[in-house]
Amino acid sequence: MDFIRLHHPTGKINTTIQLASSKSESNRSLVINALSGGKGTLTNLSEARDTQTMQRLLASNDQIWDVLDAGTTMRFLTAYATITNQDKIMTGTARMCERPIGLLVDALRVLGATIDYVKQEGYPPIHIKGFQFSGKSHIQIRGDVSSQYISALLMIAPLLPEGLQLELTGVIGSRPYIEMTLRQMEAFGVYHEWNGNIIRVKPQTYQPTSYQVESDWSGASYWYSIVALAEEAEIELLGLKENSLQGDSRIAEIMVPLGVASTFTKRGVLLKKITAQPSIVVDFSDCPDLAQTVAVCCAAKGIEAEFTGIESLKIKETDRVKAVQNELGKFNGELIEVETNHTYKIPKPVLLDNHTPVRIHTYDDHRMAMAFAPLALQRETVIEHPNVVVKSYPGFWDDLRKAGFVIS
Ligand SMILES: O=C(O)C1=C[C@@H](OP(=O)(O)O)[C@@H](O)[C@H](O)C1
Ligand SMILES: C=C(OP(=O)(O)O)C(=O)O
Repeated sequence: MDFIRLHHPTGKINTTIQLASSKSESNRSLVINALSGGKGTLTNLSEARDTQTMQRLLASNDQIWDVLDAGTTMRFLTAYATITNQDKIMTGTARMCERPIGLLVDALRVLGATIDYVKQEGYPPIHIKGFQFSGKSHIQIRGDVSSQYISALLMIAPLLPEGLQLELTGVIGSRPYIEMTLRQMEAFGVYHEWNGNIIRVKPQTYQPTSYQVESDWSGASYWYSIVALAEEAEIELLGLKENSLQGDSRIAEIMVPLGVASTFTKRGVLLKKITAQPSIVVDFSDCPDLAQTVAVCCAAKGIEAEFTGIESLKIKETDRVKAVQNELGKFNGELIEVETNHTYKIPKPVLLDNHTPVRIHTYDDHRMAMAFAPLALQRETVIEHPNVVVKSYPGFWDDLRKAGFVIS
């Protein structure tokens, strides 16, 4: 389907949503379970394409592993294929082949991997030819490009003959994702020490475990934006926990000044409208996947914003900074880079009147489609290539229909 048209006839929403499950937790549990011998029981696994791809490839004997556009699948399986000493060609979509992997390849080579670049140095496709332990167990890796390299190395660390001392250098971005990895490793009986900038994992054996994946806080963010933009709203999101492994649970706190209060219930979280503030300041270093949601919500509500920590957005499914800048512009919103200090500002916009529809291009990025969908509470919104949502939240449009959005 090339595009869909969305609007909400009343702007009033009262519903309960069984939220999709987390692809980040799912993909870690699949890799760790495979490293534990595959005998654990994983429940509530995500139906996201990224997770289906992970499952399909873990079960595949093909030499070519095509991860499509799944970053975690590319990075985690690169480490997995290395430690299991497989001969694999890792590839993906054209965009995946523009997303860097050099830091992970360098680290695996120090440990003893033989990996060649098939086309361009530093980028997929890569050819993993095998692994022979080099005798080194202390490696350094920059923390400011992608935490997925660090998670990938940590998950294989207990299987290395001498374990791993991973020294993180510079600024650490997406840190909660590293913590999520370590906590999921603990759930499978593998322990670590994290002192200063060094994470140590001794040689250990993963224990087969029953593991239940939580609902997806990144997916929850779109519902927060819906509540913020609706005229009246009360939405219960099922399957979320107050003490979550996911850093994106910070959305509950970020959205308070945008006019959304959260109350944890026995089954999830209840979102209600409260009075919004005129401006907000947010550092997204720990939760980059929330930036698009919050940017669109601020621009649409006319809330001034100052954002930091969004550098990593440039190397995700698309250059998300440029994509958001382009699409906000369609209703007179702006995201302006303040050149000197990596700060971005959303000024108070003079928005187009509500009768003017907008057409949003989605750049093969699920989060562009989902972050802009709540705009349909203000004006008719056309979303191009709506099927992009299958990467993380295949039931997104059905859930929106349940909340009264009319989609044609
Ligand atoms: O480890 C993970 O599950 C993820 C880590 C983050 O990536 P970076 O570490 O590259 O920021 C995040 O953006 C991505 O959606 C999922
Ligand atoms: C960046 C994302 O995913 P990945 O890096 O795993 O492709 C995302 O889901 O927003």
